[in-house]
Amino acid sequence: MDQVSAKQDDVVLSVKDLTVGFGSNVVLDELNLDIYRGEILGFVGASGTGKSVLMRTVLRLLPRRSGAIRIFGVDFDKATEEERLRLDMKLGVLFQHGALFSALTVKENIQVPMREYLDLPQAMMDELARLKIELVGLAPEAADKYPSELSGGMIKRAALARALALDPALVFLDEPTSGLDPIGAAEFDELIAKLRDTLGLTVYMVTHDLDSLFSVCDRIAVLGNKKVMVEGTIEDMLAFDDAWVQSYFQGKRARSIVRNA
Ligand SMILES: Nc1ncnc2c1ncn2[C@@H]1O[C@H](COP(=O)(O)OP(=O)(O)OP(=O)(O)O)[C@@H](O)[C@H]1O
Repeated sequence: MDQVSAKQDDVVLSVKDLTVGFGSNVVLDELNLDIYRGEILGFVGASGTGKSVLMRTVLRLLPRRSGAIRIFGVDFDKATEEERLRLDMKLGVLFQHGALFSALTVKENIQVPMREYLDLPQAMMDELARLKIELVGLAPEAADKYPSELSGGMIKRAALARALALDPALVFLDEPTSGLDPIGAAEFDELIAKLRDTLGLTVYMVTHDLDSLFSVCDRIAVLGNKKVMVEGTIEDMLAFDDAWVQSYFQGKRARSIVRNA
């Protein structure tokens, strides 16, 4: 196999010429993005540029005007109902603010996707939930707690456990460390990196957190002017000639992270 096709085989998510808009507000205009197997991609952009819109469009929660989306090589538009179901099961999502169901315990929250997609006996679902709780570093007692009884960091972990309920291969995280203190955020980043290493996950992380970008992301993509304006390593960002990218990656906060690295 030549190098180009080997690289193509490693593309788990491919977005081609994607246009999404609401009325006269075109949010994404012929945007292109590839995500490769096993990487942690950090997705950044100024507030309101369309990071959530892109994620929600890829997850088919929003309609697009044009463009193609392929996940694990399958074009959603051409997929059969069965293929779509199988693809859905390979995707895990952690929405901003955790978005756990408040009336359900942690264990019940984790079992929601299992009930939706699988037909398993309760004892097996309980065992699977126990394993996921352990995987994300929560104490076993967390299983029977309600979201209101958890700290912000525990909510994020519980939401991550739910995102991992079906053993996905590609996980979408929408600002996973927002609202956490720096130590909690660093621990969460470490957890994501560990899960990538041990489970072979591919991670798409929308974030404003410079620490996450510097410490765990293999590659960064910046959304601007309705497109992916630049993608690459931190070094590529530092060298990119754009006022927003410069002030974001070369600003005072970023410089202190580089200094302390
Ligand atoms: N359902 C919707 N209907 C109409 N407009 C929408 C909808 N969802 C998003 N928008 C618009 O799309 C644009 C991009 O919003 P989006 O939430 O994706 O930004 P973002 O980059 O995720 O911002 P932030 O970093 O603040 O979360 C905004 O102008 C927003 O008003």
